[in-house]
Amino acid sequence: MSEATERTPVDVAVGVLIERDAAGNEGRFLLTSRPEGKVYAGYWEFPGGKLEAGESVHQALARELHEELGITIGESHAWRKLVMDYPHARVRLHFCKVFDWQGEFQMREQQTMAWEQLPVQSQPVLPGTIPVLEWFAQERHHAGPTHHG
Ligand SMILES: Nc1nc2c([nH]c(=O)n2[C@@H]2O[C@H](COP(=O)(O)OP(=O)(O)OP(=O)(O)O)[C@@H](O)[C@H]2O)c(=O)[nH]1
Repeated sequence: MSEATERTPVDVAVGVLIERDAAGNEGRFLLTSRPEGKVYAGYWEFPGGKLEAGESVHQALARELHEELGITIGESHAWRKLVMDYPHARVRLHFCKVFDWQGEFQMREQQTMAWEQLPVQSQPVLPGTIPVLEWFAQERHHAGPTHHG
């Protein structure tokens, strides 16, 4: 692979599913563990995956969440973007908040899911997930650690 190809970031749509109370206050958020056989297997992250050719971020997110979790999402709200350099890849993560979804959660890739609050109890957390927990800490005026380990 040429250096240019290696350094071109791969776009990844990431869903931050958040529960809201009747007043619209944001509460718990969903983390899933990466399945066996993938890089960083067992690490906790927000569900999502790479955009396929011609897809928008929302389309990729809707497809991935359906494939991985069996749910159908309504609107997604673009939140933040982050480029991460891993030994195996350079990725541009498009984090989207999602408040509306339908269907029962099914772990179609033998992952595990957890509804979390700060500080996150599940561990280890994927490096690309830690900044998101810091954004949550700012929004929610949370002091202290955001996760363990
Ligand atoms: N889904 C997800 N991926 C993340 C997050 N943070 C982060 O750095 N990543 C990285 O983004 C990339 C997403 O790829 P993936 O392997 O989950 O996507 P995919 O299902 O399309 O992959 P595939 O090629 O195995 O089918 C991985 O390199 C992963 O390490 C996150 O919070 N969620």
